[in-house]
Amino acid sequence: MRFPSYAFDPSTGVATFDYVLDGPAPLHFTETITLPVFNGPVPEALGRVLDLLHVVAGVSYYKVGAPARVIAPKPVAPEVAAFFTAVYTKGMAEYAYRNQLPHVLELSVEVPGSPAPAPVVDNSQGRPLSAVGGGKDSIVTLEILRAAGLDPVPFSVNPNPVIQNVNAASGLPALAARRKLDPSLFELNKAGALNGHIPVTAINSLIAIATAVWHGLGPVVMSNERSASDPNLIWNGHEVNHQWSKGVEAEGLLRAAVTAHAGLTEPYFSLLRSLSELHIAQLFARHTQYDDVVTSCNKAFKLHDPTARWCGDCPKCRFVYLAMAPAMDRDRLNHIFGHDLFADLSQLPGFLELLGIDAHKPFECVGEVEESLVALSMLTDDAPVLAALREAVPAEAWAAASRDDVLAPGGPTFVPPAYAKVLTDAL
Ligand SMILES: CC(=O)N[C@H]1[C@@H](OP(=O)(O)OP(=O)(O)OC[C@H]2O[C@@H](n3ccc(=O)[nH]c3=O)[C@H](O)[C@@H]2O)O[C@H](CO)[C@@H](O)[C@@H]1O[C@H](C)C(=O)N[C@@H](C)C(=O)N[C@@H](CCC(=O)O)C(=O)O
Ligand SMILES: Nc1ncnc2c1ncn2[C@@H]1O[C@H](COP(=O)(O)OP(=O)(O)OP(=O)(O)O)[C@@H](O)[C@H]1O
Repeated sequence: MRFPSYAFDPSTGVATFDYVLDGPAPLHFTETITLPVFNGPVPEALGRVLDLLHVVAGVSYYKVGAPARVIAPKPVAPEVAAFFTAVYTKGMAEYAYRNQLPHVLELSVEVPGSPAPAPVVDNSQGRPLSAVGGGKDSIVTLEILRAAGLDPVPFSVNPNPVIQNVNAASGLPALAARRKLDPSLFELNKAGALNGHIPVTAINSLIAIATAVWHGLGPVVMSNERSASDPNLIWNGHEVNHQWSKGVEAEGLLRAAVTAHAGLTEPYFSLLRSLSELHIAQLFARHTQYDDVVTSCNKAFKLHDPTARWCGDCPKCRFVYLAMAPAMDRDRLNHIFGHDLFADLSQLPGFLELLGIDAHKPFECVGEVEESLVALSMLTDDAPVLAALREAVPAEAWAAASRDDVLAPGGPTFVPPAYAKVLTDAL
């Protein structure tokens, strides 16, 4: 796979990124990303962030053929080479596992040497750009930053009606970028080309950083939780994590790559990294103004035929319903979801999966088994699904689930000290 060129037009904000999968019949792709235009100078660091985005956004096209070699277009520092390789291997691990392509996990992105170091850009004091995905986590971050007087700028890639409604509920003026995949990708998919999951957070994060750099803003603040770092399963000795690019390893690699290549002193971190999903759900419960709009169900974010809000029948809906349940009364919960999942016994197998009974953690954005067990232990009523779940959970599973462990902040983070204080004050 090669990356022949990219172009950027500051008058329109349009960046076009070209890709080639070589072979007897080479495949050419162009992705178009439109950044919100800033009427001011174009910093050198913006081009450098786009250098990184060019390679990382290539994963959508890599998956059509899983080529054995990926050859990056420009000299980059070792930190950047390590990030590229991790994105194409660990970020593509679910795709490799599902398609049984073990060579993907052994890939090393080839880079043509190392450049001179980038000039240092101290961006640490600027207004934070707060990535908004329409779900509970980014709402919690936005409200923590706002309450601390940090004047966050909400930002989204391809804001759909869910995200637009969340932004409207926040009352804060938001920035938006547009991302358009090469249409031939969908034709190839229809024709049966190799397909699968990609590390979309790495792409959205670099688009967010590019926007922050151009608009003279400070760090990009994400809302990726502690459990995003946990793998779903081990395959051929490799961890397979659906949420890899939301995890703490990816965060550290991305930060190091952006600092090495673009010189930013404080590019990016997740404010909520030390928190469990259960804890974040409790923080979300404080903010009723988003009840009519908040949506975490991934089906609402599909490119084609999205649902309007929660589908009410997927692992993410079940997990978030369970996580929010201890923090609010059932009427409010059912109002948010438009479904009463604890009354519907057809949901039982899906809840058992979340509780670690049968199968591995679903390939979805769901928390740890321990979080689901603790949430269940905090619910005392006898709704049909809850009663059935209590019966099914073995005694040793209850014993292993610690409410204190789940609700105490912990684990490695990259949150800078000033923001760590803001988080602590909010808990
Ligand atoms: C919305 C969703 O969950 N989509 C996943 C789903 O794709 P599906 O075919 O059902 O619908 P579309 O998302 O509309 O995709 C159509 C095709 O386009 C490909 N594609 C999409 C976006 C992109 O950036 N590049 C692409 O190549 C896609 O592969 C389809 O062929 O199933 C796919 C296969 O498993 C997933 O890859 C789709 O996931 C999206 C990329 C997506 O945005 N998913 C996030 C909601 C998501 O899973 N986030 C994770 C974090 C993952 C990470 O490491 O960053 C999470 O929240 O846990
Ligand atoms: N379209 C998007 N544009 C910008 N950032 C996004 C977008 N979608 C997700 N993100 C960010 O990526 C991270 C992971 O997304 P995720 O969907 O888990 O978060 P969320 O929508 O805030 O909450 P939830 O887990 O409840 O869905 C979050 O920091 C979120 O803000």
